[in-house]
Amino acid sequence: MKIALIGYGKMGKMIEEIAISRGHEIVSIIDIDNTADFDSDAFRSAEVAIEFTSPTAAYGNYLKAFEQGVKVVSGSTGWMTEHKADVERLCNEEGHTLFWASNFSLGVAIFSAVNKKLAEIMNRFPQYAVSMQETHHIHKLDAPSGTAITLAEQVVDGLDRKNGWQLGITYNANGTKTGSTECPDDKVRIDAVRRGEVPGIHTINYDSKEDLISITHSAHNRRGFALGAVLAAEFTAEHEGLLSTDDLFDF
Ligand SMILES: NC(=O)C1=CN([C@@H]2O[C@H](COP(=O)(O)OP(=O)(O)OC[C@H]3O[C@@H](n4cnc5c(N)ncnc54)[C@H](OP(=O)(O)O)[C@@H]3O)[C@@H](O)[C@H]2O)C=CC1
Ligand SMILES: O=C(O)C1=N[C@H](C(=O)O)C[C@H](O)C1
Repeated sequence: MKIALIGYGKMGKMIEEIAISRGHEIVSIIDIDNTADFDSDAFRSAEVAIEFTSPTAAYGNYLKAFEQGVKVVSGSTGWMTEHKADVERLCNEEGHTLFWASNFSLGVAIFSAVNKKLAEIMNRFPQYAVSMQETHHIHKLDAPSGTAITLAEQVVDGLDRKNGWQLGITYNANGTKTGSTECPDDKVRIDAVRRGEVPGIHTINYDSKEDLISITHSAHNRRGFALGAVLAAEFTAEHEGLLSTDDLFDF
């Protein structure tokens, strides 16, 4: 399959390696210094463009790819609050195709299934207070992580006593602590830690006076994300509309 890459950083390079190893051809690579290449025959020849850039660049890149009639798979995080409604309209009403996931790894898909089930169980046990923590490398631009937001939304959907999430304490790259542990009872608190080169750790805690139940997903490297993005591209070539990992990993 012909694939274009938008964003040639840590993820773009790993996706290139995995896509080639699975027999795909990279027909166009667009990074920050050659964005004019969206308007090229090479880019237009792609069946799917895989986009991993930044919170501020992602939405504009979707529009540029759609303008060229190219489907998009994207893992960029941090743009949803501002542009979710527009993306839903573009895909559900205007015929464009975007496969977006805050986390493409199989491990997080499995972890999400456990998270949803645990949240439902906890409706019967109000003595357990839920909170979350995510830890990522110091280069990460957004907090909380996209994965943490998705996991928190799953908790909110399943657990009747919560109706939203709130960013709690943030430990930034030089160890400075900002934010607060103060959090309304009806919100899930998410703490965010920025440390070294950590690829991504997400923990959900249910704490009571007697014990603590914790579930953690810890990525050892970025290969799981990159493989998931290539699998999503293979799926997207055959499907239309707004797609997600729920469509890909059928739990
Ligand atoms: N969903 C998932 O499974 C995962 C999601 N992510 C998310 O993916 C995104 C990228 O992550 P990562 O690869 O680690 O980040 P990097 O910073 O390593 O790479 C991003 C690349 O995009 C380039 N870029 C920035 N703006 C544009 C633009 N307008 N057009 C084209 N290219 C641009 C950057 O160039 P320059 O460096 O010159 O600015 C850089 O080369 C982040 O939002 C991250 O949160 C990451 C891992 C997994
Ligand atoms: O920026 C990253 O690195 C990651 N971003 C995604 C997120 O915000 O959840 C996925 C993964 O955790 C790595």
